[in-house]
Amino acid sequence: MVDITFCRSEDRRLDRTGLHYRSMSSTWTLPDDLQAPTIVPEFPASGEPLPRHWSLCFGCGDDQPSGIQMTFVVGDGASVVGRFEVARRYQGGPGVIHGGILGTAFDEAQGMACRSVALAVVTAHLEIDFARPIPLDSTLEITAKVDGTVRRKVYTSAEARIVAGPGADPDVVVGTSRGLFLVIDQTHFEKVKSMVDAVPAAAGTAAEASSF
Ligand SMILES: CCCCCCCCCCCCCC(=O)SCCNC(=O)CCNC(=O)[C@H](O)C(C)(C)COP(=O)(O)OP(=O)(O)OC[C@H]1O[C@@H](n2cnc3c(N)ncnc32)[C@H](O)[C@@H]1OP(=O)(O)O
Repeated sequence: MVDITFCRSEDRRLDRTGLHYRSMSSTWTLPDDLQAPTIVPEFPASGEPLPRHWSLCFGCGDDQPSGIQMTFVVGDGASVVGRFEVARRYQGGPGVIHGGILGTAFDEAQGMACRSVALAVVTAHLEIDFARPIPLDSTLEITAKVDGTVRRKVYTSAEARIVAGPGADPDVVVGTSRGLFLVIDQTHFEKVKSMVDAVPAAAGTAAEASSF
């Protein structure tokens, strides 16, 4: 069964309230056999911080100075709330965020939301609507949730809002994303984990990579 299909772009603009899409740019649909998320016991309670999954991750790692270093707290149910500062080095068009950085933030946030239902996942499919320009020096908040699962498949969605700095308005959605993640086990990174940072890793680092 094909869960995700694509079509020609339709009207993808936000309505006058800035809160709702008139329609999405693809025919992303959730499958009929979608199961409600079952939250794993390891997932922290609502309001608690959700630790980074890997110190060298470009999205959340605090040992990755070139990364966006997102931080997370657990939201309601199978959801997370992530934040990061839109640093000037993330510039795409003049004065605004590069689209790939917003994509990174959605990927990271939706992946972290998957931790509510599984230990580890990778992205299989991600699609984004860029609704408003996002100024440099703003603080972006991404709310991401698991919509449901089908076997190893985890269906997610997310919204971005500017919550501080230039353009801040927590009522306006500046971007949305939908993504499919696949639950993986420890064997997934087996072939590459000894090459952390593309060079043979020290034993301790390789061991940490084994737990992502
Ligand atoms: C880095 C992360 C570590 C983890 C920490 C957690 C934290 C989070 C934060 C991290 C955030 C950052 C995260 C990152 O950035 S992760 C980095 C980016 N992602 C990757 O590198 C993944 C590369 N791809 C793969 O390794 C494989 O393709 C995977 C593992 C995804 C699937 O290969 P696998 O052999 O395992 O599975 P399968 O092919 O039997 O398919 C199984 C089912 O899935 C369906 N399907 C598959 N692909 C697609 C698709 N594109 N659209 C629609 N459906 C798709 C397929 O039809 C089938 O459905 P069904 O027949 O069952 O109905």
